[in-house]
Amino acid sequence: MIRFENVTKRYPDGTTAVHELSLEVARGELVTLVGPSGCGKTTTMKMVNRLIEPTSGRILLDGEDISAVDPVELRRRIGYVIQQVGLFPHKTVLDNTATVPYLLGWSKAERRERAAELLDLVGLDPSRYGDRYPDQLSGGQRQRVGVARALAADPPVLLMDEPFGAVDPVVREHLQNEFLKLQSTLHKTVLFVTHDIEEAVRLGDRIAVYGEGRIEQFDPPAKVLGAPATPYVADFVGADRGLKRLSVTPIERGDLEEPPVVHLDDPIDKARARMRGEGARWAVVLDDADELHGWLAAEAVDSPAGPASPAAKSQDKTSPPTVADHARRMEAWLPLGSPLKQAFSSMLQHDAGWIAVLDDADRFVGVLTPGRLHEALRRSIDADERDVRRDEVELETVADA
Ligand SMILES: Nc1ncnc2c1ncn2[C@@H]1O[C@H](COP(=O)(O)OP(=O)(O)OP(=O)(O)O)[C@@H](O)[C@H]1O
Repeated sequence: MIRFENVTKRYPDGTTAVHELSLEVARGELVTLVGPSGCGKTTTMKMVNRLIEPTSGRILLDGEDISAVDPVELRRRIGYVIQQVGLFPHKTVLDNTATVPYLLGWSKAERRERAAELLDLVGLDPSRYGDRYPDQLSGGQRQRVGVARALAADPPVLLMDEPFGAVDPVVREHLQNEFLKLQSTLHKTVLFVTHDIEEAVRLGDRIAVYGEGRIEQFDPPAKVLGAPATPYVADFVGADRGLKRLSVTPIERGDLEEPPVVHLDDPIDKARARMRGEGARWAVVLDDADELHGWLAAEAVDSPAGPASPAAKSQDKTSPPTVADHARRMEAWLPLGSPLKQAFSSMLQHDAGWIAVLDDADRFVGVLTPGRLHEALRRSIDADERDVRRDEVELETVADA
């Protein structure tokens, strides 16, 4: 959708801001450009909407060389959001949002309707905020208006230059999450500039890590964090990149341990035999609907006279004991595909040595333990380095590494 072919930008004073850049952003993809101050990110961005002209090379938008497109017409196809939002101070929020529809000659009613729809989309109630002026908004709200305005004419492409850079970290994370939600329904082709690696990792389908005027690595976040292409990238993403990588590595089926599974109404003898047979210290307990109930510790069932729950004491002595009498509840569970970081955090929060993992239909699939979590991380790094799927990495490789 956006394609840079050997693009160079040299400023009149001799500064080469961008050097022989080749990069392709696919339709519907969100690419983050990340790098230190002055490395050429903004220059790259502004060449796409022709605020800056390249010295050499070509930029294609949907296959068309943009140097042949009238800049004004070009900019209608490209939404632009910048850090200093640039709202008109004397215009209301509604009118600011409707700027492009106004330039496109839409009727007043159409403009107001579209602007209200977009304000709603970015989480601002138009009846409450529509008639305010920009200085009556918080920083985060102004950024939202900036995003709404950029989306007003429904452009296929969005350029975002540090759009959330001027707000505090809590608001920024909130805006990032909202934007990701929006993007998951709008599927715009987005080029997003940031100097913050955390932001680049959180938002990007792929990240282009810039050195001086050139790309050092262009890969999905997990790969940039797990297999930095150069020492420069390793340094830029930071020594804690393993930790950062936890947040972009999903739980897969192959990562899970499969402890014995018993049901609440199973006789305790059967459960005991099952656990002994598999040499397991505990089993996962499911209810009648095969949904997760909790777990059963081997110690609790090892001796028939072992400690029983209050439920067991109160029950009719004639009926044989069941798993339900000894099972403990387990609240720590996550769906498949959740980031490993969430699994780790859930283990800490519940003080649990494992968490249950469920599929889309809430069926139990397996458990993630700290050991398995570490293995998953190691295997995913290895998989990225060798360009194979994670489940193709032999565990021996991990143990030997
Ligand atoms: N008009 C200009 N004339 C000369 N040099 C310029 C001009 N604009 C930018 N530069 C230089 O080009 C280089 C790249 O600038 P650019 O603004 O693209 O970087 P950036 O990565 O976006 O930085 P930041 O994160 O600080 O915004 C810098 O060395 C900058 O000083």
